[in-house]
Amino acid sequence: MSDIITKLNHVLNERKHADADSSYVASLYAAGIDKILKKLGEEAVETVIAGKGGVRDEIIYETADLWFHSLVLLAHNDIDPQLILDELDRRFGLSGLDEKASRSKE
Ligand SMILES: N=c1c2ncn([C@@H]3O[C@H](COP(=O)(O)OP(=O)(O)OP(=O)(O)O)[C@@H](O)[C@H]3O)c2ncn1[C@@H]1O[C@H](COP(=O)(O)O)[C@@H](O)[C@H]1O
Repeated sequence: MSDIITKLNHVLNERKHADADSSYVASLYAAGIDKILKKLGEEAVETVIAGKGGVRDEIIYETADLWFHSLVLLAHNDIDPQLILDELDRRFGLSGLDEKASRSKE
């Protein structure tokens, strides 16, 4: 797993024991799942707007916010980000069109 994802995931798990007044992540956990999902939705929308705008730095910045809040959601659910990388690895080389076609035969 990438070094920064590993380090960040470690901090996100540590923040489960932190004071909400001194940590943004702890404040999200304290506010609960609906707040985490609200932030994730906002960041998704901001990423879409940045994508539409086409400004490279804004796309990078907003995607970082989106990935960060996705990692918060995973940590909140005790899901190791490695499992997402494993899922992408499992899909690697399988065309999305072929995967979709195989689903319609089920
Ligand atoms: N990578 C991040 C990171 N990316 C984005 N953010 C925060 O995510 C929030 C994004 O919300 P918005 O863009 O909507 O900004 P906002 O208007 O301030 O947010 P709201 O008031 O609407 O909640 C901002 O408060 C950002 O500072 C992050 N906060 C923390 N981290 C990492 O998480 C670690 C732990 O953070 P703390 O728990 O705060 O110590 C940090 O050391 C960083 O490594």
